[in-house]
Amino acid sequence: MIYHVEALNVVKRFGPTTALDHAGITIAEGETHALVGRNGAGKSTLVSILTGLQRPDGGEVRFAGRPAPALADRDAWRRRVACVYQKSTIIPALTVAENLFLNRQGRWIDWRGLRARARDLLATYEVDVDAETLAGDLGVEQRQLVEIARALSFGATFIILDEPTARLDGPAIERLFTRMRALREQGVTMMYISHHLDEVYEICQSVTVFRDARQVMTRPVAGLPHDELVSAMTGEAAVHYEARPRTPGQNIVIKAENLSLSGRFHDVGLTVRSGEVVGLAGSASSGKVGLAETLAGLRRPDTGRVEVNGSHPRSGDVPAFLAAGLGFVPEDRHREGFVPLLSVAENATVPIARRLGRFGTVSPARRRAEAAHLIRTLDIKTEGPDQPVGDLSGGNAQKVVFARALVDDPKALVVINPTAGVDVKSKLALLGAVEDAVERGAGAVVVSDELDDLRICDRVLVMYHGRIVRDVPRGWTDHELVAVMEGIEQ
Ligand SMILES: Nc1ncnc2c1ncn2[C@@H]1O[C@H](COP(=O)(O)OP(=O)(O)OP(=O)(O)O)[C@@H](O)[C@H]1O
Repeated sequence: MIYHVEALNVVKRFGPTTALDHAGITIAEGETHALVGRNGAGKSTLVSILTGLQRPDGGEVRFAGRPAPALADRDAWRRRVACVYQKSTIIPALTVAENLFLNRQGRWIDWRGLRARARDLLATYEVDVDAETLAGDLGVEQRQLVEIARALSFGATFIILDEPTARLDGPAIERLFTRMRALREQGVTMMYISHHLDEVYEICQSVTVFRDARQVMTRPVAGLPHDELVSAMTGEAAVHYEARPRTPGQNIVIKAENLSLSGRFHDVGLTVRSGEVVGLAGSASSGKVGLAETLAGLRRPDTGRVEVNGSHPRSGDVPAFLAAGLGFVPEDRHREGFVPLLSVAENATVPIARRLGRFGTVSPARRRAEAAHLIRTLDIKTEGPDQPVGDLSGGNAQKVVFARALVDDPKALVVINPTAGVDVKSKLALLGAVEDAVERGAGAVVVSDELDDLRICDRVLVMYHGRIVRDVPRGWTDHELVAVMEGIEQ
């Protein structure tokens, strides 16, 4: 049988780390094939080899039975494969039309022709986006559609989707799946990377599992028991998270009254007590992320103010909020989360630099010891505290951001999509770490698109069009919460 895509016996090393150890994947023509594995298992490394961005140290890649093009021949790669990454590759300061066609222009740019061709292309792939919009103004969903259209326009019949749903809400995920099914009917072959195994069952026909740099399983999805898939990934029996019972204390650690931010949320009030986890749920346009960012000091509200741990830090001043005792996991770890060139230890211990050493100097030994503790607790896969965070896999970088939020024993925690990009088992470590902090007396706000994350909450505030419409106590079913989130039942 000739496969559409084959990566065979691939070896890839980065210094002392072996990212791929004779691993591979074979994808049949027209199928949607999932690639799953724990954080750091080697998935992104395989993507970089399948897209011709890195040369393997061993093994081979073939498309339709023929050897892959030379690395330097970018056009040949673009005709064979395209990847839609979780992190955008489009240029925000350019329009959609420019993003679609600029690289393909000769020396002279025919602007009018370029816009017309972009409009045609968007129409062909039924992407409802104005070609003259600035790409930076697109939402995640629209941006992904533009990237898929761009990929197809190069003639690629193989598309890699690398965690495409990590930043989409429920209805947007359904729309993406509808589009993927249509592409499959047109004969497009896809590789789908996700930490959401229910999505694998919904959209894929086969699945390959990587564990510790090796390919440990390839099977049809139909008939594969969920527990068997999880144990192939983790090497142990299936894991489940039990939210812990607790009684919130009396101290208010986060308080907001009459908070409004134009276009995001309106006249919101909430209190979070020590020993309490409060969830914020809602669709992408509900205002939940904007509200959480305001509670963490990242945004300045038009009206109202935020009290943290009894003080009123200046709004819009994140360091002042951190100094007041807040720990914060931002939505976009690439922008606000970490400094890639600094080590795991340096990134994780930024908030305690004051405490670790006198006169602003930090003893490297103490920094490393503190970081080593967090690496163990949060199950961060790294060569050690001195490795730059930029070298870690996506999920492990997210855990470093988490470590930084927890390192100074915060009194209040605001975490946005805390488990985005994190594998099934690591999720338990992160949710457990939030519950640990709360048991030590913190109060937490958890914003998430994932219902599983919200299960640790004592109550969930559901937002709809910028307002809190319901305060749902623990014990909800998925169906009940989703109905309120989508405004079906209020
Ligand atoms: N440029 C690099 N330098 C050093 N090590 C690297 C580099 N890129 C990847 N690695 C290492 O290779 C291993 C595999 O990483 P990879 O990003 O492929 O994992 P992944 O399966 O995609 O994980 P995730 O689910 O977290 O995205 C990790 O241990 C990572 O730290």
